[in-house]
Amino acid sequence: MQKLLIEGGHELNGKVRISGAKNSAVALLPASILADSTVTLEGLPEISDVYTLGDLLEEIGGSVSWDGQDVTIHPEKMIAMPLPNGKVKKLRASYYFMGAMLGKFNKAVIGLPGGCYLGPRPIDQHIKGFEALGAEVTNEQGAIYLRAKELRGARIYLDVVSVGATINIMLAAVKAKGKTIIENAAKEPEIIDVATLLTNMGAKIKGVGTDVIRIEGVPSLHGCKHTIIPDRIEAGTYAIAAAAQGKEVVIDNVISQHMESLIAKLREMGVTVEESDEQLYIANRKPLKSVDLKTLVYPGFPTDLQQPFTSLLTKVTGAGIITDTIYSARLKHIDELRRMNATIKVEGGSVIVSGPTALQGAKVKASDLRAGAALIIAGLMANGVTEITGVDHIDRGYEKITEKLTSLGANIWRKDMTQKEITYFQNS
Ligand SMILES: CC(=O)N[C@H]1[C@@H](OP(=O)(O)OP(=O)(O)OC[C@H]2O[C@@H](n3ccc(=O)[nH]c3=O)[C@H](O)[C@@H]2O)O[C@H](CO)[C@@H](O)[C@@H]1O
Ligand SMILES: C=C(OP(=O)(O)O)C(=O)O
Repeated sequence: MQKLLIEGGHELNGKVRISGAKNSAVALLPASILADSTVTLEGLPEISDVYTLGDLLEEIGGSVSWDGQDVTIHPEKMIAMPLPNGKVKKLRASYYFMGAMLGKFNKAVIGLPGGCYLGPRPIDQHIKGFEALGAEVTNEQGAIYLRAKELRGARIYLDVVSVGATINIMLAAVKAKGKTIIENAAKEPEIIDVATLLTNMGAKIKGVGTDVIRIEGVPSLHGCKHTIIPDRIEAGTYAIAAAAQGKEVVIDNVISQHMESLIAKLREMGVTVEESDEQLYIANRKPLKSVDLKTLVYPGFPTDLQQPFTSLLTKVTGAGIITDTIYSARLKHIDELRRMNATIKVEGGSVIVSGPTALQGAKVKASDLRAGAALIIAGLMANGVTEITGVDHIDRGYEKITEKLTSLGANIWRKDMTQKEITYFQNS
């Protein structure tokens, strides 16, 4: 087990290249189950969630070969192998094995997923969708059992706008008999990316990117080659880090239209953000002012950037109010930032950050992926050395984060934890 160490105060400068989108990759890999022949996915991020899903594809009989960021999946020998335990619990996106295996085999047994604890993360809308398509769904000892004689298209209204439910229902519906309509669907770019892959595999899908998705079931899907979109959350994390501790940073391989809510917020604070072909240029030349923000479903401000943004607000003058309307309990970074001297109050479901604060290096714990990103950004700004445990969470979603930040001028490194530190970490 490792920890991250950051000596704060070094200015970030230069160019960083963004990897493929985690939240696309983790759906594209299970989507390959639906094909009858080889699927090649190009530009996947080298993160642990991606490799865990590759292992799960092999557990059900797939052959998976990696060539750096590209993966070739042979789904021909896959079977409806139950996955009630084990690696499915290591990440959230294992829930996509439910939709994909149900769509392919008319049955699946998948353990309830893991992933970041952000407060309760129900999957009732996924299940409502599967049931509407004709599946019988039961929860037996923590695993979801799905069985259908035949899947038939249906009209499904999502009570909550959900990324996972929208993708999962698409996966289950692309081969169902007849027409499926998903109303109140989520519109995230990752959903469009998954629909693009499915369409290239022969699926008939209309309306992705709007809140009504129409799917005409097809009897079979074939293999194809697909290149993933860039990770707007990773790009956003580096943009926030650049605003916090950068002078001039170029963020390469981005689709800036996917990042408009963040770009608008950074500009509102006084950060210079210039958009060009596949790049963002971030410069920090004047004092920044505090802003309020509310997370919303896409194209609103992403909940996944709320925690990193909290760290940025500690450095600006005034009070900024952050309200996460998607995950109101996504607050595990707050106590850790307080350890680093931040002045933060939690009041009536909102987080009030008062600045400016000279952050101090401290020993802190990343309890989830974006809490980890928030602590790294705080560590980059802090006086002295910050030690971050819980690095496994960070490695679920950020490719080569120490190398990328080092190339920008940060002083950040990994160190093996001693047995005493591991015991303390596991018990705290
Ligand atoms: C692997 C992946 O893509 N993870 C992302 C995905 O998670 P995930 O797909 O789990 O998030 P959802 O979009 O489903 O959740 C949005 C909201 O709907 C609620 N809800 C969701 C499903 C359901 O059946 N019932 C229900 O009540 C959730 O509790 C939450 O309040 O979208 C989140 C919101 O953008 C991001 O933070 C995660 O990074
Ligand atoms: C919450 C996240 O991931 P997951 O849904 O995979 O836990 C995230 O990417 O910020």
